[in-house]
Amino acid sequence: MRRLLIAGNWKMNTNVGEGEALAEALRDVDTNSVDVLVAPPFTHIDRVARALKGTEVFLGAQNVSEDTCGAHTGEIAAEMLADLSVDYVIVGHSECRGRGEVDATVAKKAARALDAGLLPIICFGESEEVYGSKERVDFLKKQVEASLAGIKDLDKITLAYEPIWAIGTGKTADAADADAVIGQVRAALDPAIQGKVRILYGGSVKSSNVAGFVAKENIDGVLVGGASLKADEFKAIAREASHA
Ligand SMILES: O=C[C@H](O)COP(=O)(O)O
Repeated sequence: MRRLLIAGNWKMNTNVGEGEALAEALRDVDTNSVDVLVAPPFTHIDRVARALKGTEVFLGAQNVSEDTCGAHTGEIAAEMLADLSVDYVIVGHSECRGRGEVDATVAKKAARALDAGLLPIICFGESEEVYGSKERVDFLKKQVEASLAGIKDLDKITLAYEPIWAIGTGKTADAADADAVIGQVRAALDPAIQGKVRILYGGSVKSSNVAGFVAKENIDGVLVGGASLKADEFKAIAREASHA
């Protein structure tokens, strides 16, 4: 049985003080039966780590360089994140892919993260146009396959299915449909890791709909954007998930 992961992606929101206050307010989030993760902006990571010290809440970053330390202006290396006690790193988010990140870069970033001892969360998902087409499942399988190319420790990967049209729109995927498509993606993974890899759902998740997703056989948690910025709502998501 895969343990649920409830991940909050703060995206480019909050100033440092607000992020620290949000982390403080999450100290009593229920981590008994689910894993909980917050991914603040890079600039907040150290302060958020201090605010969460002594809790079981995992710390994440929202991106990482495909390179190791060196002359790469503006980039953040996986080793730097590990030095800040970061546990997970999100890669291949559609908001990064939308700025030109391709599958091969996503795979390199995930490999760098693993080399530094971080656990990558690799996002995949389709546009509304692809969603409505016959190519949907093939598109998703190919995207995942290419985003995992060359990665050795596949059992340490988490995947996150985020239909682009459901992100920040209030339009969630149908839970049964998300479960079915995630099941098909799972079935296409290396049989040695199929049963181990966690696959999350992301896209307009809130406390009132999370249970419907995590109750499904193939959905091992959620990647939450907007609703992770309100401590009470994020704690309610973790609570609802743990009772689902
Ligand atoms: O990383 C999180 C996802 O993009 C979902 O964002 P959202 O919950 O605001 O729709």
